Amino acid sequence: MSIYDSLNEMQKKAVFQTEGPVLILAGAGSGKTRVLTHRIAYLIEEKGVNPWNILAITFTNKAAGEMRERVDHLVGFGSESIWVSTFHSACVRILRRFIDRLGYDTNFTIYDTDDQKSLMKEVCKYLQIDTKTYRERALLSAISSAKNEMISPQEFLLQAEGDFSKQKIAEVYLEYEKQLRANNALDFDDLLVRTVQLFETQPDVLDYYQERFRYIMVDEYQDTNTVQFHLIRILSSKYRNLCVVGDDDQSIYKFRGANIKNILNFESEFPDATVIKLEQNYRSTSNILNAANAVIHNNIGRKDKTLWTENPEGEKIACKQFDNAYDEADYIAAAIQKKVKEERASYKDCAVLYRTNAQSRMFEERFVSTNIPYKVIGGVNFYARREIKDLLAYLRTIENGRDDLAVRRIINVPKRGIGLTSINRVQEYALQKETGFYEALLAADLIPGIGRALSKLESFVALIEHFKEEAGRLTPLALLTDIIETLDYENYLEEIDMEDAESRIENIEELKSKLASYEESCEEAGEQPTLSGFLEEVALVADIDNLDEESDYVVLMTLHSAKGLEFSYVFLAGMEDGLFPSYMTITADDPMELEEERRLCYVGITRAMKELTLTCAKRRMVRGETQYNIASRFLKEIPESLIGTVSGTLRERPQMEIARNQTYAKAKAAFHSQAFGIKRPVQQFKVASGEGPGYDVGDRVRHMKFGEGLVTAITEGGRDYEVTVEFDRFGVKKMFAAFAKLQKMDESGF
Ligand SMILES: Nc1ncnc2c1ncn2[C@@H]1O[C@H](COP(=O)(O)OP(=O)(O)OP(=O)(O)O)[C@@H](O)[C@H]1O
Ligand SMILES: [Mg+2]
Repeated sequence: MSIYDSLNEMQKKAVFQTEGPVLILAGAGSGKTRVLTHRIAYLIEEKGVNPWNILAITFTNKAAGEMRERVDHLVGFGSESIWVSTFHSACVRILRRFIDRLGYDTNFTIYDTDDQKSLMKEVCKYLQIDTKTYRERALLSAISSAKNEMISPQEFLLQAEGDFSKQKIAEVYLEYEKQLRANNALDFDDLLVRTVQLFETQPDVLDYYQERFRYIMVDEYQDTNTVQFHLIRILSSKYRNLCVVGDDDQSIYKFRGANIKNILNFESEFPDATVIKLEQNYRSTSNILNAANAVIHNNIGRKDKTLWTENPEGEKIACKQFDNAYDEADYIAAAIQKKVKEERASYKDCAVLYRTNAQSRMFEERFVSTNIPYKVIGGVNFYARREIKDLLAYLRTIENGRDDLAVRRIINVPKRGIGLTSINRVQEYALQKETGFYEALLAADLIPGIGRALSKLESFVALIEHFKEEAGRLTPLALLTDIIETLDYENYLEEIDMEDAESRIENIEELKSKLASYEESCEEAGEQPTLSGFLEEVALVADIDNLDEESDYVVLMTLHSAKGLEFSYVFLAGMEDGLFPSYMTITADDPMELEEERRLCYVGITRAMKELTLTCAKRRMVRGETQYNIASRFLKEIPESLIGTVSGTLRERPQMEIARNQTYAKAKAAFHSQAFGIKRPVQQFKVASGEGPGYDVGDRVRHMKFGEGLVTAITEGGRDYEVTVEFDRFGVKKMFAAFAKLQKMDESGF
């Protein structure tokens, strides 16, 4: 029996159609990723294609690793010379080799979001931009969109004619690019833009890669953006063996520039494309699949397709509403423990998915107290931590002396008594001489007014030069260890922050072990470990790559991170209007925003193989404010017949009161009346008309949690009264009367 016998007819067709453009358009869990792996195996095994000639693009490094493993498993050889990687990693590899053609050094630094923010601060300061009017984040996002659409700063400026604020952005964009280049640095978007630029301007380089990548495959194609599309098109234009797989219903990265047109217009771009649709889902029970189908059916702008499955009906979908987010977390923790105990599931079969990273904290607390091993994917990135950034900045300074941002980060870390005035003097001098910051430091004695700071600057330079010299002899790990010792860095951490020092030192140990495993993997591959090699890995690591399938823990992550993955038991938490879909989406004028959220919901539901539990809370704290939310409109789109109750309820809870089977039009009408009639999502609780909340403005009231306070306002919110109370100990809070259960106090204080 061959490995291809396990595929269905359509999947086989997709695997065997190796030549020419192919579009596989199929719903979740229909085996798209599986088809890609088998296709690679087929190319190598049956078609005699050299693994060297294959490029497979996946969305995360983790997916890339898995794909390589599967090929190894299927074919048994050759997987190491296939390029299976993310767009970004592939571009870095190409640029490390050829970017000097564009006037950069090949040891360029990759700037992450934090670095970009620091750089933007500098740019705004330099251009005297008022960051209250032009927010740094908004500027960066405008620049990123421009880059993703391949609009250069010069073009942007041209387009901005007559539009003052756009002209300002263009000015910032120009300066930002100038400084990136001066620092010999690229941001994430640049990695793609520069690669396309390289191919467009260097025919020999393009030809080299076109010859090399005769077979190109792209997974999760629905989330490619314009520049990625160009990259793929130009690379595949010679041999035209391009196979893309995707699902327009799972396009969830519009905010990052993903262009759904790439998939919808594939056929017009490649008129001879073979289009294959896969409609059988192998992942989920039919109850789960039908729920997913019902929800996504409410989107208008989609290619209609219906997934079916031969899988059993399975358990009904569980929906639970709780009074507050604590109870929700309690319930999920208990439900997971129960599954592990009674059904002999492993922790790693369970995943908790939510809309925003901030929701993870509540689960973490519960999981710690109930001894559930867990791992949060996302949140505060390991590499964004202060101590890690400091040490990496040392490594970056040593590796690329032109990385001004890194140099400035560490010039006074640990404290060397180098003040801001001196740093500004160096900066001014560098600007004036049009050199880098570190270069200016090398000639510090020439800087006007530098005075007594000179000796301190000189000893900093001597230290860096010493490390640079060591970098030539030591392995990266030995170098890092030496830096930490020479700086007495751990002591410094204790000095600045006793409390956190311990966990920070643990993080440093973690960094060391990451370096050690990097060196090990180099050794295995027979390569020389280098500082730039390590820094590159660090720069490209995505949170999801930290997921380790060997270990047994519950995974907590956002719906966005869950794309492409599958788990037996999935808990979708925080299914509330105002959270998911987000308040911003509900109130936005653009119904397309709501459709994007609905696709995200579809992605979430279709991660589940055996059981799906949807939960929501009536009340939760969001950014320090109590929010009162009704159950998500997406819940209401799931037919009642698919929903059951959770067996063995852990605590008695009121059942959710939701209108079933709302059509799109009805949902839309509801959302309009809600979004425009009332300021915030309103709790369904009804107050009998004419009946007041039982107290008046000026009355003193008592709240269970916040204690005593004074009622300062009561407004009628349509379905319930919104009461504003000035609490003696907790300040001003707005709450809904039905939930707040405020008790009026009489004169005597009772
Ligand atoms: N022909 C088949 N026979 C048995 N199992 C299959 C078959 N095709 C796919 N599967 C299984 O179904 C599950 C989903 O497959 P896969 O992850 O490839 O789907 P997908 O279309 O890529 O999903 P997504 O849209 O979520 O990325 C996997 O567990 C896979 O092994
Ligand atoms: Mg997939």
